[in-house]
Amino acid sequence: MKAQLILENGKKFEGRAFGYKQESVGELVFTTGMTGYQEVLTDPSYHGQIVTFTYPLIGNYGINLEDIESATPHPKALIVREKANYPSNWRCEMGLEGYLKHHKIMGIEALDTRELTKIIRDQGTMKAIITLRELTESQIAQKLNQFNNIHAVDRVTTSHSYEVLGEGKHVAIIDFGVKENILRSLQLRNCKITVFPARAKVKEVLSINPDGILLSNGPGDPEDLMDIADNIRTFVETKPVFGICLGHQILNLALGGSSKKMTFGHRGCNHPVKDLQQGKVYITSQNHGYVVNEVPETLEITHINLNDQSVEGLRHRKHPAFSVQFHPEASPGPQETKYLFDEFMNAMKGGQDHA
Ligand SMILES: NC(=O)CC[C@H](N)C(=O)O
Repeated sequence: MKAQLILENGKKFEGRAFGYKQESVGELVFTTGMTGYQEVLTDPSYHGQIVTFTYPLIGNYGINLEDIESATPHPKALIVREKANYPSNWRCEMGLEGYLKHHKIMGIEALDTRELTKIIRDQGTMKAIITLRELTESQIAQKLNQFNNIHAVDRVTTSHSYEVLGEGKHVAIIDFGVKENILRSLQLRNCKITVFPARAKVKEVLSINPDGILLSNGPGDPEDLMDIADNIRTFVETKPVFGICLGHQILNLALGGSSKKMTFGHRGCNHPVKDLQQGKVYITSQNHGYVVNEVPETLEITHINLNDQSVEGLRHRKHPAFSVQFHPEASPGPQETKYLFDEFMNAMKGGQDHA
């Protein structure tokens, strides 16, 4: 079935619909990972976005239920050059198309994802519509106007707190749209975990007397969460804190910094980041459209992106609180920055690394 992709800048692409056939509107982004489509689809940080995969063949190893990052896929739609119809892998449990149908997400294939990516790269991420019918100019304008991704965190955070059993350090996760592999990374280190809704009261979080607090990744603009800045400041003053991606941006905002929207963001598995303390370069997994801009005096920059020099890591000068823009939990992508979970463990043991 023919489908159309309509960009906010007026450009239209024709392709073939697959998955669940329905019209959708979202923020058009691209991701460059050659594998990991399943982790991308189930990462709650993609909530509200239409994801273009630059790698030309997607779906070739199917879907398995072990590698998901949350219970359901989150993008509004996906765009691929070619969808693999005959997945082959010993872990494959279902095909991409069936998975998308089940979760009511539409895909579009057979369009020039290279040209599309160049447009996003030059003009920035923008709103777009995927549709199965001809829309008039006023229908297009109306649909684009109606779409926004405000308060996306409230749509993906847990509605009530829950516990994951463990024998070791007790970590409170503030769930802005947490990826499963953050939980798995802590479980691997024997942690007991309590996951709290994004807007949980400070008193509620501190009532479990956690050894540390992790501010998770999540979708949308970090400024949407300024109303919980007080909570974050209290956490920093009372417990070791580790922020990942959105958690990193919020930590900076809460302490007086600012953030800004990037032109097309960082989404992929090969972003070079320098750890300034170690003088080492790591290849990191990334997925973000906003970035830390000004950094307050109380924070020190610990990591930078070697492609565009943007801020990738921060550390509090006085308290054991630190954060990174990239994904130490990987999934998808390289796992070489998992040492940051060990640093968080060390901070929770009262270590001096981040004190
Ligand atoms: N992965 C994330 O946590 C993304 C953070 C934020 N929503 C951004 O796009 O910059």
